[in-house]
Amino acid sequence: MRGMTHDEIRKALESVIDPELHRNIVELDMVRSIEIHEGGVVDVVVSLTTPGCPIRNHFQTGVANAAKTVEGVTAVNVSFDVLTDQQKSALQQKLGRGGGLPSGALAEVQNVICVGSGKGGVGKSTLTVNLAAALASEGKRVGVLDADVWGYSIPRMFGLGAQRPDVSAERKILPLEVEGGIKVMSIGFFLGEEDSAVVWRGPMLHKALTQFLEDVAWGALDFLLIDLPPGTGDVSMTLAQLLPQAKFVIVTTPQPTAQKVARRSAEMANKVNLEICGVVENMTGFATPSGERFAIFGEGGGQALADELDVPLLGQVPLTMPLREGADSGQPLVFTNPDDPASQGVRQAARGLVALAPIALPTLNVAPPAAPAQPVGMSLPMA
Ligand SMILES: Nc1ncnc2c1ncn2[C@@H]1O[C@H](COP(=O)(O)OP(=O)(O)OP(=O)(O)O)[C@@H](O)[C@H]1O
Repeated sequence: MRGMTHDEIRKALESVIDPELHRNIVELDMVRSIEIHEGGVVDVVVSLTTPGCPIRNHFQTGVANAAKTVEGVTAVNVSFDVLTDQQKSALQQKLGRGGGLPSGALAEVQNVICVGSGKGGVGKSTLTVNLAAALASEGKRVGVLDADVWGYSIPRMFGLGAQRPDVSAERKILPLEVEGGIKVMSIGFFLGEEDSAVVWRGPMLHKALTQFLEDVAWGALDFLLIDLPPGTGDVSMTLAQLLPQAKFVIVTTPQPTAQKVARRSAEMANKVNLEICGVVENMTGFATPSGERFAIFGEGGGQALADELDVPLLGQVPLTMPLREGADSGQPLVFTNPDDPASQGVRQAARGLVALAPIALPTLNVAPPAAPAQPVGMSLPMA
């Protein structure tokens, strides 16, 4: 078999056009790397302009097809990262005034972290809220999107009652803000009663999630945490499509059976190409106020899952009464008592996330072009 060259592949990739910027990805310096392996397998890394770039599928197919036109290429693996601030400024310059990088609502969101679990009730929402509080306490700008459309509890856990988000002059939905400047958005804000039963059909779910990502004025955030519904369903698939750069954190409890269930959500994350960045073990024994611990759910499940997935165990959070009370009263424990054993576990996990944050944290300084206001056209179900 004849050996192809990097230049040939690069040349072939000139046929892949960025539909938003109307230029090819080679010209735009979006081809980060090309690696050629034995047997004609080629790995291409494409740099996207934003972590929330909605056109990843376009590039995935386009790059694979273009590279395959080169003689000798047998298979193409396409993966993605995000342009650095510097590269983005260079690109902005290249495009000239008004050239316009995408100004989507997530254009200034640095890290998107989905928090998932194999089954309900393992404390995913409680941890999401407290992780947000811990990150905010570290000086990070944080947003929380409650994508648990069937069992949303984030508004209650942040003490947000019947408020409804306002809409800005630019027709963007303004997230509600809580302590630490945390921006919060939940389907619950639009449904009234917490237990309103909504039958979510595929297209409606897709539309609602897209709106949460595109029509909400998230602004500049270091972290957007997304509370997923338990299990492996439509929401995760849709989000994976919309957010190719999102990372996945899996919450599990310590017993071996829970680990088996949690593994399923890891498999789902793999299937949709979301990178799993760590495991958090919740309910790691019961901690008494005096610090005594009882391993009521067994031990070791979090570590075993992390080992199996080859990712770090970011933190272990014990069962404590104050954590549950804080969730019920709408005051995240990490804010009210950062030294509680549960808060300490969450804070450790948050520090792990900061250490793993794939993207440098200073604010992107890309001046958004004066885009025409997009009508919000609320398709979210109203109470
Ligand atoms: N470490 C903990 N210590 C004490 N209580 C906890 C702990 N983790 C969670 N809880 C409590 O367990 C209950 C379930 O937690 P939570 O609602 O966060 O789970 P979940 O996984 O998000 O569930 P679902 O996916 O069904 O919404 C809540 O009452 C919460 O306060």
